[in-house]
Amino acid sequence: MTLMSLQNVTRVHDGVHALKEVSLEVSAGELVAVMGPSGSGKSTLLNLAGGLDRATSGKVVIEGRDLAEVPDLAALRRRSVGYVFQDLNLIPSLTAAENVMLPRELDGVRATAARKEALAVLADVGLDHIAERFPGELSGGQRQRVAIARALVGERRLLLADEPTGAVDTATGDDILRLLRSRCDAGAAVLLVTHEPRYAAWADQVVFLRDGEIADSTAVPMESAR
Ligand SMILES: Nc1ncnc2c1ncn2[C@@H]1O[C@H](COP(=O)(O)OP(=O)(O)OP(=O)(O)O)[C@@H](O)[C@H]1O
Repeated sequence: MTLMSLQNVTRVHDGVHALKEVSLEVSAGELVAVMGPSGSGKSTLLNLAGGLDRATSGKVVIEGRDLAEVPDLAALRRRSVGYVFQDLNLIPSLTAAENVMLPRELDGVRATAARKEALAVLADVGLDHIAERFPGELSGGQRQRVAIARALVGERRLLLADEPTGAVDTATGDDILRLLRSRCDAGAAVLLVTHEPRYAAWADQVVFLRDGEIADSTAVPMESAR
């Protein structure tokens, strides 16, 4: 099942073609890595795929809904899309559990139910024992896992990750990739921007962008490094 598709999508910023006629599909169970030099359009692609930005032309469809016909993008994003950014954006004055609960509470879920969901996702990522700690009391890898838990909480199945391994050591980066991979294997779809070829080996498909266009797209054989 296709969770997100870009159909001939172009995005022009102030006369600059950040993305040109790009088509891409990400299905449930699939991890797609997006690579390419600085300025090639990776972040633009991720922002469009998650409804953070609108296409200049072409069509973006998330879970069967054409974004051009969705009046309230924020609500669709909260329900369907999880983001993990390099600078995690965890709120320092909230515990790990409270950080993970927050998007559900913003979506109108009651605190007790949101808390239950948050604890379940934290357990999924192996962090139930640190639920009551604050971000400042966690390691970099634990913080990254909390951010991933927050991106996954609720029903959201499309996960967008922009360099989630950028600020961590190799062992922690591997843990993060293992976690993203296991979420895919459980039915999520992940779009991962990375500069690291070693992480692309965990993907089902690697898309290379150059000057806003897909220069190459390669299916990764199953027997690779994962
Ligand atoms: N809001 C904006 N306004 C003007 N130009 C923009 C904007 N966002 C992106 N661009 C331009 O669009 C092109 C693609 O940028 P984008 O950030 O998507 O590339 P990237 O591959 O993610 O780069 P990096 O690896 O450095 O993060 C660049 O030329 C950039 O300068």
